[in-house]
Amino acid sequence: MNLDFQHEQKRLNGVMNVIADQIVQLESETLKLRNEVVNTRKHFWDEIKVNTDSFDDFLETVISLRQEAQALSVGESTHGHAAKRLATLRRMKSVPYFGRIDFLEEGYSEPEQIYIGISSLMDSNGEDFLIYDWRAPISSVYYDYEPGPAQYMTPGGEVYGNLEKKWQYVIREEKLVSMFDTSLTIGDDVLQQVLGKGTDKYMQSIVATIQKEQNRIIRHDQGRLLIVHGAAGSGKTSAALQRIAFLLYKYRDRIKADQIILFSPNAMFNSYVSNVLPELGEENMQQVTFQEYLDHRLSKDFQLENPYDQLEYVLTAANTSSHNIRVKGIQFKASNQFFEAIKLYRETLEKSGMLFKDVKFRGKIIITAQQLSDTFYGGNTSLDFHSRLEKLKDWLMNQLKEIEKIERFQPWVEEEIELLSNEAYHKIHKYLAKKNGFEREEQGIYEMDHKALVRVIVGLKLKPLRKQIQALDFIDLEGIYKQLFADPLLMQQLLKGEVPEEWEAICHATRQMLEAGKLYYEDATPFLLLQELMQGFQTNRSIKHILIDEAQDYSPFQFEFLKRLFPSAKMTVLGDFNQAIFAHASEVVDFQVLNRLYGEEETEVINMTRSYRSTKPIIEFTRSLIANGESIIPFERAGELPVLTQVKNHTELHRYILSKVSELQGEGYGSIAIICKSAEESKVAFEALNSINGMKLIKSGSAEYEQGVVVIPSYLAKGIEFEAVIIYDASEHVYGDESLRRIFYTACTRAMHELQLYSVGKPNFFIQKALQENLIHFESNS
Ligand SMILES: Nc1ncnc2c1ncn2[C@@H]1O[C@H](COP(=O)(O)OP(=O)(O)OP(=O)(O)O)[C@@H](O)[C@H]1O
Repeated sequence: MNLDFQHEQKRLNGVMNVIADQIVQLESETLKLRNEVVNTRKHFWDEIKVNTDSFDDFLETVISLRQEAQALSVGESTHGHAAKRLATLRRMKSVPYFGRIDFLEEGYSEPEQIYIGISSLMDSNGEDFLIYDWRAPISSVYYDYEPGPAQYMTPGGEVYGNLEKKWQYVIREEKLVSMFDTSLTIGDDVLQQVLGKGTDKYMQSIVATIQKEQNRIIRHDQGRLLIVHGAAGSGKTSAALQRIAFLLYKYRDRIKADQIILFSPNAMFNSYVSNVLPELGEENMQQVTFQEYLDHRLSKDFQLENPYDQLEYVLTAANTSSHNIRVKGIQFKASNQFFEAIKLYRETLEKSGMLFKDVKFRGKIIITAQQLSDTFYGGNTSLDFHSRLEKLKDWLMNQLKEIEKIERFQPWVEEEIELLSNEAYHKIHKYLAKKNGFEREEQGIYEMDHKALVRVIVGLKLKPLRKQIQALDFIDLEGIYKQLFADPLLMQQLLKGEVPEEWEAICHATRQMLEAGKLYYEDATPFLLLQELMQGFQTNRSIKHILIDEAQDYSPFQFEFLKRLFPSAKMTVLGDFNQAIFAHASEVVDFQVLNRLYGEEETEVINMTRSYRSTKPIIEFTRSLIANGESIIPFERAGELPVLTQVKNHTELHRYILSKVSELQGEGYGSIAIICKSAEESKVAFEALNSINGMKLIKSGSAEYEQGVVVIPSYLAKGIEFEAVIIYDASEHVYGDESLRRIFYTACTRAMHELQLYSVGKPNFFIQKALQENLIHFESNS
């Protein structure tokens, strides 16, 4: 053991002692604070004398109530902070820090030793930092520089100096296992070790080994939009999560975790990434899928198709004419052109085409759709669209007043009064007494006037209708959207002929769905846009950051929509268009369209070409599957060549896979995925392989990322990874179309250490290049 090592172990022991002391101290403090809060909650009312005899008494009651509530909230928050710190210290106990830099700041003669960990730690006198938080300004030097001149940004300006040395530590359970002087060692040993390990049920934080280009993403702080385009496995999701932790640290006084939203591909991915922030001592951000948002907005009006059903259809119904029409429809409806068309369509409605619903009260039509339309188009046409709608609303409200007067004399009112429950009667009595100026204790002597009672009854009955009118719910949105597909010429006119050849057939299919009360997934966002253009945008200004992972799966249309929905938010968009698996994907040729979203000055693009997930041979193989794959740089991690086994039939295929799974299990792999193209194929595979113990079938509703052996459709495997991957059937028969290249690539790039492909008959043509260049080992048994 060399001197340095001993010295470092000694220092580590010292730090451990400080942490242990602080834990003991905080434990008793949090307990005390907790008891205080419990006590205040228990005796909340003891301190308050409720007296409302006079106005002054009432005021005094309110003030003491407020004071007590404030004291409780301060107590709760202090306890919350202490408990959070305690949890972080307990986490730091096993690995207090992972790196060190010796930084000589300009103007100083001695370098300062900066130890870096998941959170800062002061010495027992509270004077010196024993550990710096990885998000502190100075810590960026650790991630950004090799020894030599270095600088970092502080709120007070740039600090210049020289990075003299840089160390990495591997500490396990309070013991220093190894340390590397990275100015001397070549390659990143710690990263090698981390990447060589197995997966866990949850994604791990990467703070100890953040790479320079990832650090740029994490600390990026300019402009409204950050676009990250990164190869499969380049750490986009990891960078996004550490970025959230960074934002919560840097803006801790301004941004709370619930003001950040991560849009993720599916529920299983949510569970997979849910541990990273808590591991770093931060609360989790909000996580949603775009589908959840659409469901929330539209499911009461329509039966909404989910994106995976759309995809499953596209993948399994190929080579039929309706399939081709559907795909063309999906691509067109996801385009910017269609976004513009919807806006133009809304403008044409100023002259004609608005449709309204009959306004009904107690099942009877009281104002017809035609009357509404006549009033809308008969009014002042120089007003803008929204003012005209507002006017129509006012007109409708006035009509309602007249109708209300007439309704008061209808027999249903007396019937309703007779059927009033005692409770409802008393409520109305109380309400009217108060309205007529009777104090609480005098209310008993108030005699209710029958006419007033009638008024209340009719008013209450009309209340829901008034609410609907206020919300402009008398516009027939479904009808207006359907009308867009009624005459194929309308779109031709709107877009001056730039519509797909199949437009007429697309119109027909869309109308059929709408008539059945269903909405294709590709129609959901356009429908919402039209709705918002008429009824006003429902925006959410409290959200400060949105991060969109797997962004290649979003259409330009959806980005526009999200921008409008969160007007105060900055956006981080992370994706890889080589993994764009949705049918609209041909529209997202790259992220160029996004540059227009906020304008170039507000946009920064970062490219990540180094890939960390898989071994070098796996990356060399997967990159050969796509155009321009040479730009992807593998991280130097050794492993076996991927293997392609050609078999004669499915019986043989299953025999081979069964034996491979048991071989892989024997080698100690804890997460093995058998990846199929579709859910349909997954079901067949799962049934055929059911002798594998504990094997699980992953479906679109699955909420947990499973360890062990899983059978999973390609599109659900996106964003996640497995130690070993088996491609169920990579044959020409299954992946015989160019449009499936990206889905095949996505499936293969899920493998960390081992990749096995099987093919019933001839392998697909994506693999040809790899076979020619010996990037895959080929075995034929047919
Ligand atoms: N700097 C790093 N240190 C340690 N591990 C890393 C680092 N960067 C990435 N990884 C690991 O590489 C794997 C891939 O990372 P991640 O899932 O974030 O990539 P991605 O770009 O989102 O991938 P994909 O687009 O294929 O879903 C993960 O296991 C992650 O922990």
